[in-house]
Order: sequence, then structure tokens, then C-alpha cells
Amino acid sequence: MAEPLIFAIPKGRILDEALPLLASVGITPAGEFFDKANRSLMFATNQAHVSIIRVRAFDVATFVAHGAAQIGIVGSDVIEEFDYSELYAPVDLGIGRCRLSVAQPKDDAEQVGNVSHLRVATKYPNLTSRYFESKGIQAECVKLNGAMELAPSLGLSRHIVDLVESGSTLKANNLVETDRILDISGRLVVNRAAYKMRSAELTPLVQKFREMAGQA
Ligand SMILES: Nc1ncnc2c1ncn2[C@@H]1O[C@H](COP(=O)(O)OP(=O)(O)OP(=O)(O)O)[C@@H](O)[C@H]1O
Ligand SMILES: O=P(O)(O)OC[C@H]1O[C@H](OP(=O)(O)OP(=O)(O)O)[C@H](O)[C@@H]1O
Repeated sequence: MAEPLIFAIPKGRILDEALPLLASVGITPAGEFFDKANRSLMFATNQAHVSIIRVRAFDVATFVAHGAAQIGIVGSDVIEEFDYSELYAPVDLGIGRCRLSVAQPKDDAEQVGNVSHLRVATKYPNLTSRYFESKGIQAECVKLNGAMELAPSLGLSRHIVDLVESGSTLKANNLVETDRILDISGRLVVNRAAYKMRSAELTPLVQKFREMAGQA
């Protein structure tokens, strides 16, 4: 029997929005997927030829780009950060909407336009460097995996580049958004080589997502 298609989905906040989309294209994970005590990372689905892996958002991109998974769902922030050439993102799923922004302390007068070098705490060093480079500024990125908002008050960096949704995390930490780098939403991603080699399975599946998202 042919190897199953591996579908990678992020395990965190996007998951709740991704599962109904999967269901609407006919894919439902097996019961163990919903059992919090179950430590498996790969799950069968109602479709014999599709299995699901539940991994961190950044790892969805890595699994799919390397062909370890053939298809996945991930935020456009992650796609842009890695910029993997093997990753094809044919459908905007309209979930997980947020933005990637620059922020700094409310009472900090320094304007980004007036400096040639900045230190920035971020989970997105590539996007951050590219953004500041386009403005002629060299960004020294301090990589954090979360809680970027702590960096300015603790002297780690004056600026942060982080995801903003409601803005309440910035506000609670006395920061203000000074620039918007990227509008973000969840995307369907497919490994380009697999899309060619396993087109009989992947093309109809991608088409179903397109129709569901109104992009057919
Ligand atoms: N307020 C938000 N904060 C963080 N991510 C958000 C927010 N709103 C939408 N997103 C999207 O959700 C994605 C994170 O997805 P999710 O939380 O499912 O992943 P994760 O693997 O649990 O993340 P982590 O790397 O934090 O463990 C982001 O890459 C972004 O595209
Ligand atoms: O604008 P808001 O609605 O407040 O949302 C933005 C916050 O949510 C995310 O953090 P998350 O909760 O994922 O925690 P983390 O940064 O520690 O991963 C993000 O990194 C911001 O901190």
C-alpha cells in the first residue's frame, strides 16, 4: 500500500481554527488525537491515506519544506521567516489573523528613522533584519522564543518585533506599536516536489481547500 500523506498542523492556538477546516475538506483525526494523555505525535485519520502530525508552528514549515510531511497549515509569518524555496503556499485560509510589528516603550522618544543600528528582541530574526535593512538600518537581533515584551523593561533591547493581535500584551507591558511589518494569516503549504510526485492525491486536496476558502 502507498505511504500515507503526512499532514502537519501546529499544536497551539491555530489548532482550534485548523480542525474545522480539515473537517470541511473531509479529514477528521482519530479519537486518540483528542486524548490529552496520549503522547503520540502522529495520528491516523478517517482517511486511510492521510495521517496527521501535531508539531510546533515553526516545525510545520521545516517538516513540509524537507518533504518529511507533504502538506501542512502554518502562519505566513513562519513561511516568510524561513523563506524555504520548497514550500508552496497556494491557499490563504483566513485563520490566525494578526500582524508582525515593531514596538518600543511608550515613553521612549527614539525614532527608528534616526539611527543606523538597533538591537531588537524577536522570534523572527530574518524578517526583522530584512525589514530594517530595507530602511538602511542594521538590526542586531536577540533571539527569544516568547515573552519578547519583557525585553525593553529589562534592558535586553530597546525594540521588539513580535506578533500583535488585540494589542493588549503590548499595552499591558507599556509598549507601543511603531511600525507594521507584515499582515499575517494561516496558509495551506505543500512541498513542491511532493506536489508533482503525488499530484493524484495532493491536487484534489488542495482544490478542496481552495474551494472552501473561496479561492477556486
Ligand atoms: N496573538 C497571536 N499570537 C501568536 N500567534 C498568533 C497570534 N494570532 C495568530 N497567530 C498565528 O498563530 C501561529 C502560532 O500558532 P500556534 O500557537 O498554533 O503554534 P505553536 O507551535 O503552538 O507556537 P509556539 O512556537 O509558540 O509553540 C503564529 O505563527 C501566527 O501565525
Ligand atoms: O496582541 P495580543 O492579542 O495581546 O497578542 C499578541 C501576543 O500573543 C502572542 O504571545 P503568546 O500568547 O503566544 O505567548 P508567547 O509570546 O510567550 O509565545 C504574541 O507573541 C504576543 O505576545
